[in-house]
Amino acid sequence: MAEAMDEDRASTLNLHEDDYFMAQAVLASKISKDPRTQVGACIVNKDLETVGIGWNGMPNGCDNLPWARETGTLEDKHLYVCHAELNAILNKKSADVKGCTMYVTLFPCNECAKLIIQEGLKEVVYLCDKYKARIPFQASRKLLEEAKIPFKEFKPKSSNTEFTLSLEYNEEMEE
Ligand SMILES: O=c1ccn([C@H]2C[C@H](O)[C@@H](COP(=O)(O)O)O2)c(=O)[nH]1
Repeated sequence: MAEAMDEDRASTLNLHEDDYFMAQAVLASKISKDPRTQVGACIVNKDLETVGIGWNGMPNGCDNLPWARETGTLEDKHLYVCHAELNAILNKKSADVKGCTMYVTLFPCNECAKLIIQEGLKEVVYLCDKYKARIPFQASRKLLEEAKIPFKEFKPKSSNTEFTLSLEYNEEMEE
């Protein structure tokens, strides 16, 4: 039997496609071992097929690195962690991700924006923008604008309560 397409699955679940793909990103975020900020990303091609999924995690085989936030020390997770966007791109099942849309639970940082641009993605849909005041995230906006890659905040379109609940996302602000 032929595998059902993502579009058919979304319709079976009575979900708008945007909701379906953001739900995949949210689900992926839940796999992350980051105790503070779990991020998920889902890459979708023009035929509405998922071609890549990723979450923030330590590099393969590096299971003993710290999850602490100790800026300026070797104990700081930010030195080691692979971002969800990078992992989604590296996990792609297609030859490339040109012309695809990225659904991501956290607005991408500047390093991820550069990747998104260089990989030829066409749009970014994000759920949470809790770091928008930070310089790397402002730089990211500048990069995406300069590259003419539209980004939009996700707004659920389905009236499916289970789905809306599944969108609960860690919005803890920086201390
Ligand atoms: O674009 C991004 C930005 C950040 N992440 C990951 C990297 C870290 O694991 C967390 C952020 O941790 P904080 O403690 O909130 O600083 O998010 C990402 O995957 N993509």
